[in-house]
Amino acid sequence: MSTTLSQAKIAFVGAGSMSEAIIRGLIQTKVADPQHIYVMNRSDQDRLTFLRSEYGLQATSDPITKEAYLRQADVVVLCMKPKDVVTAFEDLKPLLNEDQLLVSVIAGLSIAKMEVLLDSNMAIVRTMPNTSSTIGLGATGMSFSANVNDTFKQLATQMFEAVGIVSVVEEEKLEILTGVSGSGPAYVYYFMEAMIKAGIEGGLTEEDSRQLTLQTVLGAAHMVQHTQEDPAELRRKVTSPNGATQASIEALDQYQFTEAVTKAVFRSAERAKEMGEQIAAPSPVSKLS
Ligand SMILES: NC(=O)C1=CN([C@@H]2O[C@H](COP(=O)(O)OP(=O)(O)OC[C@H]3O[C@@H](n4cnc5c(N)ncnc54)[C@H](O)[C@@H]3O)[C@@H](O)[C@H]2O)C=CC1
Ligand SMILES: O=C(O)[C@@H]1CCC=N1
Repeated sequence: MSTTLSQAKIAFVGAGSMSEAIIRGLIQTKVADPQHIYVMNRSDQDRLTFLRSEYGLQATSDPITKEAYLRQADVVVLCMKPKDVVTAFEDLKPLLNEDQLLVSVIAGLSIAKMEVLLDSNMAIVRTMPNTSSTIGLGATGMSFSANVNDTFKQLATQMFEAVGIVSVVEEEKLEILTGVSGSGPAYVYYFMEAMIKAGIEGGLTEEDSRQLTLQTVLGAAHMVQHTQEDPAELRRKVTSPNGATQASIEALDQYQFTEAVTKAVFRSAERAKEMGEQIAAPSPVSKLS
């Protein structure tokens, strides 16, 4: 198989937000050749037409063309929702082979369950990316099955490093990682929504409240990155004794801000695990998670 990403044929099964985030990142960074990117979904033709015209890639929902794409792919990336996994694997099983690399972005779906669903020992990389991959600022967690050789490890790492940072972790840590960085962008957006709303309630125009919130979040993230200081230390520098920020942090504490965020991270992890467990695999998988 092709050992570099620019030569590799990459097939994305599922044409939704996560596959577009990765594809866009790969193409914008010129790490992959759009002519070698194949995208397929169940039926949404408009979505495929959009992806084809936006990125110059190959896209289809036609079963015969899908089969051809899958058979010639070096890397097959699974990007469907957990509820669609069983049907998708039934269709994929006869078309995949052990020279290919299978990459999953599906929350909660364990490597062991994928091996049972495929009834194969093909090389599998289980990942948890996030949507910031769209602009090359993704954060991806990754674990390898026993059969992933060094070439495949390098290829998978290269693929996700093209769209952000990569942490290789033990598979059992992928759920908590989902709680931190997989779902994480949504917490930040939710926080921003609340800040914008409060600014408007206090009398700012919608435009001002939005721009000020955006620059504040951007500036704070860059401060952590550029100064390498601990967020707690940077917070201390904003917080004058008995000043406005101290009063506002006390208000957050009164509403159990830290506990709420901790609960959110753990609840995401728990839900990812639940979704994986709910994917029905043929016996003898009952012991697998
Ligand atoms: N959206 C996010 O922020 C993240 C999502 N993920 C994972 O990515 C996966 C996809 O999520 P989204 O992109 O948000 O979902 P989505 O609903 O936007 O896209 C799913 C796509 O899969 C297609 N599909 C379903 N069954 C199929 C089949 N049998 N064959 C071909 N295509 C099929 C659908 O037509 C749709 O295009 C999920 O498993 C999720 O856990 C992982 C990290 C972050
Ligand atoms: O909400 C979800 O299930 C997926 C996994 C992490 C982000 N989106």
